[in-house]
This record gives sequence, structure tokens and C-alpha cells, in this order.
Amino acid sequence: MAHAIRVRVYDEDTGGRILKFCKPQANKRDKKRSKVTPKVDLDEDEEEDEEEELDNFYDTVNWDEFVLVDEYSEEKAASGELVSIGERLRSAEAETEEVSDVDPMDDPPAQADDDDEDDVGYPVEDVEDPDLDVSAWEVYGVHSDLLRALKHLGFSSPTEIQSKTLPQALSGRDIIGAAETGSGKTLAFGIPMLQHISKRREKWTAPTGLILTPTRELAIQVKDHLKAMSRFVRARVVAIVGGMSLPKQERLLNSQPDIIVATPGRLWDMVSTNDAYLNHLRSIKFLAIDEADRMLEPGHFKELKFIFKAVNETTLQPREGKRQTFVFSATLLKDMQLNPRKPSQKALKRNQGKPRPGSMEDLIERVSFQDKKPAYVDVTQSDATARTLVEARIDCLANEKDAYLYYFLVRYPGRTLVFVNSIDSIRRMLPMLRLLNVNVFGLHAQMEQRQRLKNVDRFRDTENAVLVASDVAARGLDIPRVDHVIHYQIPRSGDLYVHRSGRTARACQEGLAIMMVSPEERKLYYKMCEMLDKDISLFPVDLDLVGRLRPRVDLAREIDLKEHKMNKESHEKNWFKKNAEEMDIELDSDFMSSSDDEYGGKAPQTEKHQKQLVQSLKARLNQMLAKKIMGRGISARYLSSGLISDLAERLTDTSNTNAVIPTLLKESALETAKVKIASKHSR
Ligand SMILES: Nc1ncnc2c1ncn2[C@@H]1O[C@H](COP(=O)(O)OP(=O)(O)OP(=O)(O)O)[C@@H](O)[C@H]1O
Repeated sequence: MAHAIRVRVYDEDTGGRILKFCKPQANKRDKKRSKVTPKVDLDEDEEEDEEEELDNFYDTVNWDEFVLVDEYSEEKAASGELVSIGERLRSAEAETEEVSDVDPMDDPPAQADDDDEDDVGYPVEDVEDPDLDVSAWEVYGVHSDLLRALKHLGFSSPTEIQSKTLPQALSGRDIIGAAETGSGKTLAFGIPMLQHISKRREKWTAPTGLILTPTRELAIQVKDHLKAMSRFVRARVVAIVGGMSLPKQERLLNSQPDIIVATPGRLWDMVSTNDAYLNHLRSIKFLAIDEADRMLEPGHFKELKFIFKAVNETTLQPREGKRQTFVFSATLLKDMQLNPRKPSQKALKRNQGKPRPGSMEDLIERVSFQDKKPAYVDVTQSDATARTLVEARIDCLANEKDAYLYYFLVRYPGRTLVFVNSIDSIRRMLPMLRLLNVNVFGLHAQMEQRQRLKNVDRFRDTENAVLVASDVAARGLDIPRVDHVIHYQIPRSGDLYVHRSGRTARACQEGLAIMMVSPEERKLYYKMCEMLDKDISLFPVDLDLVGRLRPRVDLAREIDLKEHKMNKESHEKNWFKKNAEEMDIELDSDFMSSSDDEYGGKAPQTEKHQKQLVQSLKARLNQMLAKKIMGRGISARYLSSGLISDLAERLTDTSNTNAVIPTLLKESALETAKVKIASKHSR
């Protein structure tokens, strides 16, 4: 049930944007002001600030614990009548969908271009060039409607994995395919499905293809990619993923889709309770498993087994031909575990002669390929990373990683994806980086699905932005022009390193991956290098600049810790107050105004004092941030001292200067790493 924490403004027009908060202890004046606060009356700048503020909250707040201030009364709270914000948001979302969705039962089957109900996703960029020569695809017999789509997408010729698998796939073979990250595997299994649909003459109502992916974002991205490819084909592609409204996903499954892209958990939830959907699985002509090795990890395998069982009970008639199965990944059949778990003697004995449950052999046996020997196409390098990937490392102490990261972000602006090993790290880093004016977004599995998609979109659309993510973003996400991937901690396995790094250097573009290595991680790092069979060069770091930036980072951390502590205390007090009220106990006024000091005792510090302290620290940080940092040996006072002759021009040429360190010319981290690697090899 909701606590007595009150929300000041709730904007129903936009489906639940909560703009201001106040504590339950708010004094009378605050309460009065809250009543006169207009619902939404913000100018654009304010609105952006509010939105930013909202985002900060969004990741950490449990909306089921909040209620509307206008609706709150002690009586309603006692009788359990209050509706939480969480419930309101869920029903507002469902209602919006009700209104915007077309009921497929009343309409003819939707075509590729009329499914605006499917409103979330990542549109694929269109670069139509009327003169683009796509004849390289013709030798594979690719349908003319698909050739037109390839022209629109600017794909003049197939990538290596596409050219090696298409002839086999189009002639009906099952395929096990491995190719580096960002090499176009989606179309390697997507084109054969769309080709079949384009050539089909008779009317078809059951789905033709099923594509399984390990994450929701990847499913939506694959759906968008295939939608872009099917713009001239009457093919309907839908995504069935967890975290989206169930009624909407039911409508999608009822809308006679041609291709279903799904995460196994949600798909099995829906299919296992509905015979019509189960029949969908039995009639599919193509099954594709993307990121197959990830599918074997705990959390997916149980549902996968059920889905495979249903697919294997095929109802395809002989005239329709056999089912085709495609299994793809960048790290397929490569054992890259840093700490592999050994099976117990008992398990070994029990499974004698059978593949180990959860192993790739087990998966291959369970999908029951219809070909006795599927075509095996492996075009990966020995370490499975992309050929165009440049790798480097930064050595530093664990508690200095924030300062080094901040240094990298201000020194080398661009689109940077930072991977961390825990959700707690994301929750800690987001507010700190925001305090430092870094344009940062978060992504992890405990975030609301809509917020996850929104953050990926914002990162995708912003040239100079940072996404701090857990490994939900490691596989498959295809965000154009990610300049840098930073492994803030050493990934837990070699394949994760490959997939995380693969978010950059995609589609033949170059990209840089940097691993931050603390002394405690050295052992794991060496193991990783041994497994990948490579030696990763040090990335050059200007220690003087790190030193100058460190005080900002320390102060931001201090502010965040203090704010976090204040929020925690306020939450605890509310909890005590609520329970005391329920039990009719009067709380000591000292208790309500005191807080734990750093030594575990009670300090007579009021909330007001703490707030004031935080405000003054913030003001100090803002002063620091407003100051530009000069490079070594340069004084801001004597700009024309002659140390650097073109300094004045540099400072005035805004296109070429670094926002925080204007004396440095914009430099590319990728080029810096390449120079370092080249000099190492020439020695
Ligand atoms: N033939 C092609 N020519 C040019 N670009 C292509 C071609 N095929 C695909 N692409 C583009 O390459 C990018 C990577 O494709 P895709 O996401 O399918 O890679 P992937 O191999 O599945 O990567 P990952 O292993 O990370 O999932 C996409 O942006 C896609 O649009």
C-alpha cells in the first residue's frame, strides 16, 4: 500500500508525468503552495529541466509507493482506498493503447506500412540513392521487392556472412552461422524469410517465421530492421516482448503476423495459455535463434525447451516443404568463460552419452534441424571481435575509475557506451555524472521497459552522449556511430567482452573499446588476454589533467552520497511515522529532527541544514564546472604568453575546441589509440 509521501503535480494529459514532489512532513506553507501549482505551465527550458529531473527520479523510484497529493487523506490511507501512481501509470498506458490501437478483428490483415499501433522501436535509417547499384545481390536470386528495399537502405552488396549463407539458406538448408558483431547477421536469416513471403502466391494466415532473441531491445530492433526490409513486400512483422502491455501484444499476435520476433519468456507465457497461438508455432516455416549462445544462459533455457517442443510438433504439409532453422551468434561454439563451472561427477554420470543440459550441443539437438547436417558457416576471427575494432586499456586504482572516466569523457567527446557489472554501479554513476553536466542516460533490466527504450532512443539521437548500461545492452544493440565502448569493470566472460565491444565498430566502421583495469582485476585481465589471444595496449592518459579534474569528481560524489543519505533517512522517517500513526504511538520530536552522523551517533542536524549544505556544495561544484581548464603550463590570465602561439584563435574557434578544456584541440580517441598501438609495434 502507498506510503504517506505526496506528489504535488500529476499531469494526466501526458499519461503520467510527475513534475514535483514534496515530503510528507511538508510545512503548511509548502502545502498551500502545492495547491496553487498549475498543472502544466512550464516554458520549454523549464520543461526540459523538469524532464531531466524526472529521469533522475525515474530509475530509482518505486511508483507503487506514491499517491496523488490531492487525493491523499488519512481516512483513505487507512481504508486502503488510495490508488498508487504505479497503478495509475499502468492503467494510463493501457488506456492510451486501447484508444490508438486498431482492433484487428474488425480490420483486414494489416500490411507492412499500416501498423502504426506498433509504436515503439528504432527506425532504420533510410539513405535512398536512385543510382545505387544493387546488382551484387541479384546473383543470389533476391526478389525484386527486396532489391528495392536494399537500395533504400543503401546496402549495395552483401556482407561476408550474408554472401556465404544466402545461397544455402535460399536453397532450403538449415544453417549454423557465426560472424563478428555488426556484420549483418539479421539480414542473413531475415532475407530468406522475406524472400519466401514475397514469392508466396496463395493466401496465408499463419505466421511464416519465428525469430527468438535474448533481450527485448534486440527483439524490437530486429523487428524494425525486417520492417524496413519488407517495405515493398506484404509482410507484417511484430515484436512480442516482456514489459509491454499484454492486451496489446495479444492484439499483435491476433493480427496475422508473417514474422514474429520474440523473447522466449513472454512468448511462452502467451502461447502456453492459448491453443491458437500454440498452433502458430506449429505452423512456422522458419525458425531463427539470434545470439544463440546467450539463449543458453539461465533464465531463457526452460521456455526455449517448451517453444522448441511446440515448433517440432510441426503441422506443415509436405507441399509446403520442410521447416528451416537458423542458429546465429558472434561467439558461437567458442568457449569463453573466465570461470567455467565444472559439472559435478553425479551430473556427468547422469548425462553419460548425452549433451550437457544447457550446452550448445544440447540446444542444437533440441531444435531438431531438419537437415541431417546443417550448413556450418563461421567467418569470425580467432578472437571473434570485429576486424575494425581498435582495443586499448587504462590502468588505474579502483577508486580512481570515476576520475579517469570523467577525464576520458571530457577529453574525447562523442557517443560513449559505458558497461558496468552491476545495476548498483549504474544507480551510483548516473547522478554523479549528471552533477558533472555529462549528458548521460542509463539502461538496465530493472528499469521500466518504456524508459529503457526511451533512453536508448535519446542516446541514439544525441551526438555527444553517454549511456551507462548493464549487459542487457551488450548483445545485438545496433546504435549507429557509437564512437567508444568503455568496460568500466572487466566483463565476466570473454564472449561478453566481444559482444560489449561489438556495440562499436559496426558495419565496417572503425570503433574503439577501452577496458579500465584496477590492480584487483589484473588476474582476470590476463586470463581474458590469454583467452582472446591478444595483448591490449595502454591508452595514453594525461595524468596532469586527471589530477585537475579529480576535485570535481570527488565533490560530485560527495554531493550524491549526501543526497542519497538524505533520501534514505527521509524514507525511513516516513516509514516510522506511518507505522507510529497506525499504532497510535507518538514519536519523539527529537527522533523526527535528528539524523545519524558519520560516527553512527545522533547529530542534531535537521533536514533543512542538510539541504542547505548540499545546496552550498552544489554551488561550489557549479563554480568549478564554470571554469575552463587550461592545459599544462598555460595560464588563463596570460593567453598570449607565446607558449602556444595560436591559443587565442583556439579559444575563439568554438567548432574546434573542447568544451571543458578549450586549450586542447579536438582529438579522436580512436586515432590516439591507433598511434600508440603503431608505435608499440614499431619498437
Ligand atoms: N549488406 C549490408 N551492407 C551495409 N550495411 C549492412 C548490410 N547488412 C546489414 N547492414 C547494417 O549493419 C549493421 C549491423 O547489422 P546487424 O545488427 O544485423 O549485425 P549483427 O551481425 O547481427 O551484430 P551483433 O552480433 O552485434 O548482433 C546494421 O546497422 C545494418 O543495417
